[in-house]
Order: sequence, then C-alpha cells, then structure tokens
Amino acid sequence: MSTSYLIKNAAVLGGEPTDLLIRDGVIVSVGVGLEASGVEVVDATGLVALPGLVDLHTHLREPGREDAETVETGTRAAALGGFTAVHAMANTDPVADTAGVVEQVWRLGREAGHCDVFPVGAVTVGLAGERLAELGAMADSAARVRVFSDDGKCVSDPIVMRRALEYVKAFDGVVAQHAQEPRLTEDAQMNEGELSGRLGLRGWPAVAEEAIIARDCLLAAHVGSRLHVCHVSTAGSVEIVRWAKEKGWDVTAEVCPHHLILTDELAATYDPIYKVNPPLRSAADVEALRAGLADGTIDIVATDHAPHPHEDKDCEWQAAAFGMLGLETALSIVQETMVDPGLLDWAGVAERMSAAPARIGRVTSHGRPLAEGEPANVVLYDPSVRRTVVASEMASLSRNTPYAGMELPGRVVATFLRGKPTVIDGKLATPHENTRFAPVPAGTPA
Ligand SMILES: NC(=O)N[C@@H](CC(=O)O)C(=O)O
Ligand SMILES: [Zn+2]
Ligand SMILES: [Zn+2]
Repeated sequence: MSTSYLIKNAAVLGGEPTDLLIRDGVIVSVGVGLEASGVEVVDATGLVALPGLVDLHTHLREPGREDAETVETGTRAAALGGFTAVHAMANTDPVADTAGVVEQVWRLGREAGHCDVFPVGAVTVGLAGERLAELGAMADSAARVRVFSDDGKCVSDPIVMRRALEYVKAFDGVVAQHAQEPRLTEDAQMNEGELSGRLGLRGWPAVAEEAIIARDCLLAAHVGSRLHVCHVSTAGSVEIVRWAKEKGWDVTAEVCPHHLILTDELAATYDPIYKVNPPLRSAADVEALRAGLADGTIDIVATDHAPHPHEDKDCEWQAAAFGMLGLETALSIVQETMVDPGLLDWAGVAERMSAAPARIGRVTSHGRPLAEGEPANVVLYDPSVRRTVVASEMASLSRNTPYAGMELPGRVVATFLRGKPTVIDGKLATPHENTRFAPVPAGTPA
C-alpha cells in the first residue's frame, strides 16, 4: 500500500503551480515537473496548498459534555476544515486543571487520529479564578501543555493573573486570557450600544474587554512574561494590542472568524444562534479587526469553535448558551473577509492560521513551511468554488452554525496529517489507514 503521494501543480501559498512529493510522512521534494514511481498522484491543479491549519482555540467538550461534541467528532470537523492540529480548551467537566485530565484529552486525540490535539490547561483550579492549577505538572505531563487558559471565564483577580504569568515562564508557557471584566458584564447578553437598549438586552460594553487587555499587557510586561489575548472583538482592543507591541512586549492576539463577518445587528432577530462571547460588535469594530489582522497587530485567526446541543440554543435569547461552531467554515470566512477583498494573500493566511498559532502554542511539528524535510501537514483548498452551508451536513455533533443557508467561497479538498490523508475529496478519510486518493477536478462545484 502506498504511503507516498505526488501532489501535482498545487499553488503553494497561492504561488505558481508546484509539485510536492510526500514519503513516509515527510515532504521529500518540492519543485516543478517532479516524477516518482510507486506513488499516488494527486492532481491539485487550481488548488491552493497551505501548511495544515492550527487552531489555538477549540472547544471539544470532552470530558463531560459529550452530548455537544467529543474529541472524535470535533477533530473530524477540524480535519474537514483543513486543520491538522487543535488546542482543546480547558472548560470541560471535569475541568482540565490536572495532568490526569490533559493526558486523557491528549490520548483521545491520538486515538481519534483526525488531527493532533494539544490540550490547554486551566489557569486556576476549577476555573474558579482563585488558586493556581498544577501548571507545572500539566507542562511536564505527556500532553506537554504550553497554553494555559480559564477560557469561558476571565482570570479577573490581578494577583492571580500576575502569579500565572510568572509561573508559566519556567516552561515557556503562555497565558491565554478570556478578557471580560466580570462586574461590568453581569448578565450581559449582547454588545452594549443603542441597539441593546432598543432590544431590551443587557449590554456587554467594549470597555469590559479593553480594560482587562490593557491591564494584562501591563502585567505581562511587568513580570516579563508572555500573554495571549483570546477572541479580540473591539476596535479599542486592537489599538491596545498595537500599543503593547510597539512597546516591544510579548503580547499576541487572536480574532475569530465570526467577529470578522457578523455584526450585532443580528441580535435583532433574537435568534440565539448569534449569541456568543464576546458578543458580535459593530461594523466599525469588524473593520478595525480586519485591518488589525491584515497589518499583523492581531497575530492569528482562532475559531473558538463552541458546540452546544440544540436544547441549549433552541430557547429564548436570555436562556441560551454563548458560542457558535467554527472549524468547518473558518477558512471560507477568512477567504471571504480577508483574501477576496485583497487584505491578505495566501501566504498571509498560512502565517495567521498555521505558522503563528503553532509558534504561540510552542508546537514545533506544525505550522512549518511547505519545504523539503518538513512534516507533511498540508491542506489543499479550492478557492474557486462556492457552497451553501448546511448545518445538518456538519461533522460536528452540534448544529449551532450561524452560517446555515449562507453561500461561502472555497472548499477544503484534502488534508494530510504527517503524509496521511485525513480528508480526501472533501470527505473524511478513515484514520490510521491508507485510503485511495480520488481528487475531484478543480472547479467542480461542491
Ligand atoms: N465563546 C463562547 O461564546 N463560548 C465558549 C466560551 C468562550 O470562548 O468564552 C464556550 O465554551 O461555549
Ligand atoms: Zn472565551
Ligand atoms: Zn472559547
């Protein structure tokens, strides 16, 4: 059985047609007109080749909420979205605040085999914001945790945040903050503005995010540590991160696809599909986020894939859970909002969705260039097709996509994890097996 693939005529990072020869999980040569025997030939004419995407912010829900998602189903969704690695957030039940839980999640990822799973460790015990979790033990575990986050909750106590930033320096870790000042956002339901007043929904003001980001940048600088800001959603946050970077501080930030395309106007539908934390913001915020991502102020796109079962979403707005799916649509949203308008080229996408998230998470085996000797983590993407999103066709166990019925550009045709296809012809490949590759001709509608 073949473990070798010759990818022909792929636009590597959107460049000229190039061939990639993959053997035993490694890219062994890159060039024009490559020939090889005993390989499966993949016609990638018209397809863009990118390094396998890396998500720094995914909720896989296992253990504890296997009715919403499991490591198996969430990593299927990831592979179909072009991801070869995801960081699994710690707000599970039990919380991933011990070496035991992070090792369990890491092992489940290996067993599923659709993409690599890097568990995020909680900053505080039970996400309670009071006592530091066993950060060192999680870092030293088989899961080798480097990203720590209480995501879903803000580490709001400045002393606890300071200690966490100091502690993670010992193993080159990073604290990923969910920036939400809790007192300013009690029972908050949507972006605070004229519309929240009109709709009678409690507002979530931009200052609640920006105040924490500013404080944390100052704290990180003060102790000489590394800060990552989750799901930046306001123009003011972009300005603060830009300021911190100008100072030379080690601060990175992410934006989610939904904050690049959707606005708070959607709350007027009272459809909780649009309820997310931080909330959808104004059109001016969306514009500032796109500009910040384009100029590198915002380092990465992270999905914040947040599956919820229908009973937590099919209810009135106030009672509904925060969060939306993201893995299977992320690359299309980035094409729509950044590439097609000319704000970012494919090399820029590779940097922000693969290389930079891998660097921030200190993952050395992903986010590598598509070059000789590198691990063969590759996604082949067709930017020329358009597709209508159908929620029931998602691999995720949950259905809470805000894009159902929307027409989006692009389609992931194939994903390779260490030289093995996890996705073939836009469909899931059987993991741990060699499967025949049958690519569709470029330009075939999805
Ligand atoms: N983003 C969300 O709205 N929800 C996330 C938590 C989080 O990312 O803060 C979730 O776990 O459901
Ligand atoms: Zn969050
Ligand atoms: Zn999250």
